[in-house]
Amino acid sequence: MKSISLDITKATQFLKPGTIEAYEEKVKAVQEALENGTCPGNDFLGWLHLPSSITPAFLDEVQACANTLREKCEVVVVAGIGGSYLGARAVIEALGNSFAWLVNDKKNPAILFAGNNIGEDYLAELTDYLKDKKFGVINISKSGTTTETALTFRLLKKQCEAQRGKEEAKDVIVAITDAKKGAARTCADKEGYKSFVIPDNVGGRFSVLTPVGLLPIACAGFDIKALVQGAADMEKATGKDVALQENIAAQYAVVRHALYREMDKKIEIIVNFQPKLHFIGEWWKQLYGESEGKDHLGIFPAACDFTTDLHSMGQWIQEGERSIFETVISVEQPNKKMLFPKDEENLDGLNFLAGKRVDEVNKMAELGTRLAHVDGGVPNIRISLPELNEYYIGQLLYFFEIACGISGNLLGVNPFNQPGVEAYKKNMFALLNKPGYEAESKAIQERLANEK
Ligand SMILES: O=P(O)(O)OC[C@H]1O[C@H](O)[C@H](O)[C@@H](O)[C@@H]1O
Repeated sequence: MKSISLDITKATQFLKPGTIEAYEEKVKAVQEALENGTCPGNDFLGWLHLPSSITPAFLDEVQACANTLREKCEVVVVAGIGGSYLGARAVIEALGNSFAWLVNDKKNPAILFAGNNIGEDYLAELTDYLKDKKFGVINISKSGTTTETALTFRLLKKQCEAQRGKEEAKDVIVAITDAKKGAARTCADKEGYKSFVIPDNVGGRFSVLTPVGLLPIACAGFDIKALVQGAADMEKATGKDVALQENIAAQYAVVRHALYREMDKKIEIIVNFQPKLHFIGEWWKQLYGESEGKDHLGIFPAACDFTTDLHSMGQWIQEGERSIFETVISVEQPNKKMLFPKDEENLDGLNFLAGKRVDEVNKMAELGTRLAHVDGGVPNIRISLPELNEYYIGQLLYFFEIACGISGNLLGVNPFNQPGVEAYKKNMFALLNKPGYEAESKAIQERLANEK
């Protein structure tokens, strides 16, 4: 079986010779600390051997639940935010038809995402769309208390029950949450919903290979066994005994760390040349942003879709402040084949492309961009996937997870917490007079009055 591959040569050329090799001992120590559970945040290492520990019976249970939703629903709404949403969306969009919601062939339910914003128009338009649809809901929240998701779920639950009756609604509402804590658990147990547990030791942004990602992905009609197999194979290929020279995840972690530490490259742009990979970039942003952005440290993770954004961000990347490097996710073979036609009149002057595959043009854009950006002082890392399928996406997800664990430890932060996310929530609850926030409400009102 082929594997995803990594090319760091166009990044290491910006570093002093021997820089990567000099990290060998440090990386080994980090790999051991992860394996032995002696690193910071060691109560959140459940993702490390997750792929290899998933049993066929468990995948069958997830698949059976997905099959029920697939049979009974035209639309499945996945309610979740952050780690409870981005992984599923990333995989479903990477593997699905770009126009899935328009060409609904009735073989698969349409998968919609909600609970990831508080847009009133969004929710009004969603609930309006669902009015005459047989829809189900997967309510995903590790804490079970996230406002965006809980607010959306309340609306969807009421609507589903009103449209299908309380009994039938029970068959098409599934909860994925903590085993014991949180409102989502209380509700699921009281209503008798099918539910799955998010293990305590798997943080949200590392949870795509738990039912958080697997159930929606299976609902969309994709092969979760192949996805998990890809991740398990990458787990093996990047394990603690795999030395830096052979370990592509460790190499990625080291090269980005060295660019940050030694070249002051403070921004990493994850780039795709396939619009389907947009949400892989969004998932990656959370993974690296929440893991590394703390203690006033951390590379800022940004994402671009090329060639689209070359026409908007290309100028900045080529000639703006030299604080960036690029990581390109390249797909070697497209799944479909399309040739440019010849045109007798050649009014658009494009006959030089006649007979070529669209992907050939895309690949030349990719190569041309790489050369131009490297010439412009932007180190370039490239991750290649042989093609877009469940197996290679599974590899990619685990590759980024383990690399993130290594990278965060090289940086010296706890990569598995996210204390900073609470600050806005505390203010929002205080402003909304949430019970239990009386003192904060008073303080924030006084502060706002003083600022007037
Ligand atoms: O799964 P939940 O508990 O609803 O959390 C959803 C997301 O929101 C939080 O605020 C965290 O910053 C994320 O790490 C998390 O993935």
